[in-house]
Amino acid sequence: MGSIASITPSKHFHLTPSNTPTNPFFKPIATPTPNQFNPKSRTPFRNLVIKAQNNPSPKPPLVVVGSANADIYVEIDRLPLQGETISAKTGQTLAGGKGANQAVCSGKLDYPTFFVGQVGEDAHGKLVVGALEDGGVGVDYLSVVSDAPTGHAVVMLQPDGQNSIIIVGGANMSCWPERLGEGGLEVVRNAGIVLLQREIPDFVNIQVAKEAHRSGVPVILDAGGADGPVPSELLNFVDILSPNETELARLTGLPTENFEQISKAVDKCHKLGVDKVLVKLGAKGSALFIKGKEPIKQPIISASKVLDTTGAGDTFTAAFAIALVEGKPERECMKFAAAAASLCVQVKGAIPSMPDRKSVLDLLQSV
Ligand SMILES: Nc1ncnc2c1ncn2[C@@H]1O[C@H](COP(=O)(O)OP(=O)(O)OP(=O)(O)O)[C@@H](O)[C@H]1O
Ligand SMILES: [K+]
Repeated sequence: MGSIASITPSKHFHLTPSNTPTNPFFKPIATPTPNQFNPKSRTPFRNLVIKAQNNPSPKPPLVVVGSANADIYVEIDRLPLQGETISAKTGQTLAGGKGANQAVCSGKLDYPTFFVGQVGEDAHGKLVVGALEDGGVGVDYLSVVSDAPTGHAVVMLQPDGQNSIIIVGGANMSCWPERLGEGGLEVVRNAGIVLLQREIPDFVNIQVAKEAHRSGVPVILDAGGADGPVPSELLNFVDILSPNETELARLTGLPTENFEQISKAVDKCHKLGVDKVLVKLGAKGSALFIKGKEPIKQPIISASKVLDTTGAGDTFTAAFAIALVEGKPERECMKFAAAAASLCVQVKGAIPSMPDRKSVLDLLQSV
């Protein structure tokens, strides 16, 4: 497992005056204390405003609203029996969660990024906030809640390659205000693109997607994170739905073992109201289905060594979103995303494996 300390240092962001952090995202629930963890986060506020004034055409940020987790990895010979205590061979805790992963990927690819989400008032929260900041992500709209722990997962790695995982939803799944605060909605309205996943309550995703849609901001929903059906109220406001094969099968109740089956499952998504479906196919690459058009297929960009595919999906989604908001045609967006994901699978862990922009561009030039 790599170390999160290897991530690039914080960058400053270009904000429009309307989304400067004067409006906290959340109405107080218990005693939220945004950014209390990292004293560094207090000084950049001034820099943010100054940058915004100096830069007449700031890039509209990528905004991720989603989950942030501490992933606690333990390497064990076997699962403990009931009532038994066993020793792990080794253990490591890394920042993760689909939302935080996608935000850090975007930050590392040097695109102005904000993460909107919740952590608890605990050490795991500090770890996650640190990883986001180290990845260059703005955490001005991240909230610290006192009534729930930071979401965490215990990942039990066993010698046969099997992983047994226990997830504590914590602040990802609880303590959200019924109606999001004006500050957070404002940053969504001013975004260039919004990324959602399914590791926070649907009602939060619905509010964000509606707000983005009303402001003409495209929304990508990564289907990962929950097994249940996606509410139609959410699908109605999503521009691109991005499942992997398994998620596509689960969402549609149809098999997705070959391209023909995948196309039929995608047709069902079109009928559910989503015109664009970006399917991630692991080592088989990816395909973008746009209603009424021929699908765009993107094979993988072959990796010299495949060490760990953790985070490949999040890297792919975030990189695709950046290329899209930068105005690249869809085919190029997919190539950029495939290159970023190819670099990701060559390094252990999720966040530590996310590439910087230069590495992606260098790889694209070499293929
Ligand atoms: N072995 C590989 N070599 C190169 N690229 C790969 C490989 N496996 C996956 N990728 C790239 O990563 C992208 C996303 O991978 P995948 O389809 O496994 O996502 P996912 O199932 O959502 O992943 P995750 O486990 O992170 O949720 C693929 O579309 C492909 O471009
Ligand atoms: K990886």
